[in-house]
Amino acid sequence: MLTLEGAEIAQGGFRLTAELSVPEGARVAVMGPSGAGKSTLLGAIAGFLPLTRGRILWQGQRIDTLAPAARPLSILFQDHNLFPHLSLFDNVALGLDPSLRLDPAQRQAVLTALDETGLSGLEDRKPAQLSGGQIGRAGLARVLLRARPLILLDEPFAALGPALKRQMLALVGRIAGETGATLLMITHDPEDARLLSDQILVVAEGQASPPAPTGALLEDPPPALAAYLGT
Ligand SMILES: Nc1ncnc2c1ncn2[C@@H]1O[C@H](COP(=O)(O)OP(=O)(O)OP(=O)(O)O)[C@@H](O)[C@H]1O
Repeated sequence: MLTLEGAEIAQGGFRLTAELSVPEGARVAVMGPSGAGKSTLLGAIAGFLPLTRGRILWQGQRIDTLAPAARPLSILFQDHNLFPHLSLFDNVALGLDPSLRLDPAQRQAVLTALDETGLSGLEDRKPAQLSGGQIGRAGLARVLLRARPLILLDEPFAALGPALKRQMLALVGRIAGETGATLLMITHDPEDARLLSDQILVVAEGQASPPAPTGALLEDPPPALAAYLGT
C-alpha cells in the first residue's frame, strides 16, 4: 500500500495536499485539469520534490526521507529519460546499474527485457534511430528490468497516435500484471483510464483525492472532473 499522510507539496505559489492510500497492485489513473498538480504529485512520490508537511509510506515504511534512487519505484516521463549518446542496450541497462558495469547475468537480463518489449535486434541503435513506439518500448524495457513494485507514468505516451498508445498501454498492463506492480498513470484521456485503470485519483483545486473506482467515477464525475472532461 502506498500512503500519503497529511502530505503537502509547495512549488512557487502553488500548494497541493494529499491524504490518500493506493492498495498494492492497483492500477490508478491520475486525472485532473492542466496545472492542477498531477506531475507535482508524482514528482513528490518519486522524490524530486520535497514535502513541506506530512509523510509518504510504502508498505508501512517511510519513503519520503529516501533519496529518489533508493525509493521502490520507477518513473517514466514523456521523453522516456533516454540519453541520446547511448545505445538502446545501454539506455535500458542504466535501469540496473548507472555505471553500466554489468555482469553476464545482468547483460542477459537486459537482453530478456528488450526481447519481452519487442526490441531484439535494435540493441546498438541510438535513440535518434528509433521510432516513437520503439522509444516507448525502451522506456518500458527499463521499467520491466528494474522490477520495482511501484510504477509511475507521467504521460509517456501522450505524443503517440491512438493505436500505438493502446499497444503501449497493453504492454504496461502486461508488465504490471507480470510483476504485480502498483501503477500510477497520469492521463488526460478517459479512454486510457478505462483501458488500464481500475481506479481514478482526481487532482483538482489544490487537492489529490483518494482513488475511486474508474467506471463509477467516469459515469458520475465530481464537478471538477466533469468540467475537465467536458461532460
Ligand atoms: N518549477 C516550478 N516553480 C513554480 N511553480 C511551478 C513549477 N512547476 C510547476 N509549477 C506550477 O505548479 C502547478 C502544478 O503543475 P503540474 O505540472 O504538477 O500540473 P499538472 O496537473 O501535471 O499539469 P499538466 O496536465 O498541464 O501537465 C502549476 O500551477 C504550475 O504552474
